[in-house]
Amino acid sequence: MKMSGNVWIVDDDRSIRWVLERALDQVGLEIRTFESADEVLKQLKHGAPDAVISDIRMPGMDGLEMLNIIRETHADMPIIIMTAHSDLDSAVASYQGGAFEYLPKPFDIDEAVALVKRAVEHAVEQRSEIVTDAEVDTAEIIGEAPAMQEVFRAIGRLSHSNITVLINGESGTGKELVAHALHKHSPRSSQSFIPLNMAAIPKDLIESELFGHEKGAFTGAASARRGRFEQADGGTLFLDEIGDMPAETQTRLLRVLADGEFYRVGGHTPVKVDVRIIAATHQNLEGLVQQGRFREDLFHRLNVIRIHIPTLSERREDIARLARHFLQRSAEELNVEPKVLKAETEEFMCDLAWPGNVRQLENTCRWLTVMASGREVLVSDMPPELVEQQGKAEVTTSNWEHALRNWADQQLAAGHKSILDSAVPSFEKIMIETALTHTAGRRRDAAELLGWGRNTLTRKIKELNMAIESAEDD
Ligand SMILES: Nc1ncnc2c1ncn2[C@@H]1O[C@H](COP(=O)(O)OP(=O)(O)OP(=O)(O)O)[C@@H](O)[C@H]1O
Repeated sequence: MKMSGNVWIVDDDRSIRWVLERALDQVGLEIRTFESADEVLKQLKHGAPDAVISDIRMPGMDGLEMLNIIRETHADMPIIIMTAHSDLDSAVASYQGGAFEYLPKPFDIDEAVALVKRAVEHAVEQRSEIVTDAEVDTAEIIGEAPAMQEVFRAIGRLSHSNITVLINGESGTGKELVAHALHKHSPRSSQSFIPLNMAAIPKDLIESELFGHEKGAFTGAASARRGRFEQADGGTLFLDEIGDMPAETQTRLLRVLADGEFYRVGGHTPVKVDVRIIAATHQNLEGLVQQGRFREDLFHRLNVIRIHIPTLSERREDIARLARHFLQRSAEELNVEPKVLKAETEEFMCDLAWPGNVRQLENTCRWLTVMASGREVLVSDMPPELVEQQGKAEVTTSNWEHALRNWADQQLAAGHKSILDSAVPSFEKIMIETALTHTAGRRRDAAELLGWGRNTLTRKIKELNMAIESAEDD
């Protein structure tokens, strides 16, 4: 659909200007292009466009600086910030500067066009929006991978709203961290963020935990207690593992969300609260609804905006940075010098499956900080279960070759000589033991698996002093 409006494109990269200009021209917009922020500011004195789409990093004045200057005179003008520099801070900073959207480079041209169209369409509405001064301190969320950029974009987009959000993602992917960031960048940032994990509380205590109780409401309730809802009043309540919420609590929660008030357990006076709900789950809530285990009406109330957090294996680009970050943090916690990953170790880590996601990576880095012998972390320093897990998941030849190379490196660095004397027997032992495991101890079959004759295998077992009994049918 064609539309009308004026849009300025600001980028020092000629090809980007060209691509955008062509695409936006096709939808009917009137376009002007600029190579630098200074040119834009000059032109602005003669009239303003409906929207600006600008790069951040440009020679001379950068995009964010320009944004700040434009804001002084054109507070309501929507601006789209494009940047390859992809951390959350710049996304949010651009919002707090009054920007309309954040577009990480490289971008999809259709997506860019859709954004610009929306900016122009909403230019008028946008004028009435006042962006709050939320605290910018989310450098802790690491994510350069495109899958994480989506998440950051959502955080930025929601930064002036109090809307209910449902976060989906496997355990350890960072759901709580994202929930916290949503809170920190919301108009409620100065109020409390109260997290509560449904899976971690005994079922019969969930209601009193959420809604509080009056004195004597049940055995053990020696005094009245405020629940999490009251603690979160004015702020955000983060309900983690919402899929584990018992049916009765779901019903109560639904009522609170509808009425904005509830009764403490054993209480008779309604308590009014203003709480933003952010819920999270690693489960498929639609599936739970279909199985009758989660109330459909509650699901719809929570599922207003959904943010999906990718698994760590869906953002392998981030593994090395995350690992460096966690090694640094563990070192600070333990007051030791930070460990450094050797290139092979980093590569090895990037290839792992990480079923426990970021939390598993974090724990591994803590383990390495304590356990790795040298300052440089070798593949052989990795926790054995990870090496094994890798073995089971997808043993690529390169992994054990990496490990072997590191081992040899370490041995030689330690001044050992004739290292094949110990390496070759170890190698053969491992091959023999594994083959025998596969054949339930039958040597004839194991020899075949190894590509040796039966006698060679017997001789090797003897030479290597391996304590292996012959299976009965051998
Ligand atoms: N992108 C990230 N950058 C830095 N640290 C991260 C990132 N994602 C997760 N972490 C860290 O990993 C750990 C696990 O994250 P978090 O507790 O938010 O995961 P979760 O998805 O809520 O897990 P669960 O579902 O098991 O409760 C935390 O210590 C968190 O600080």
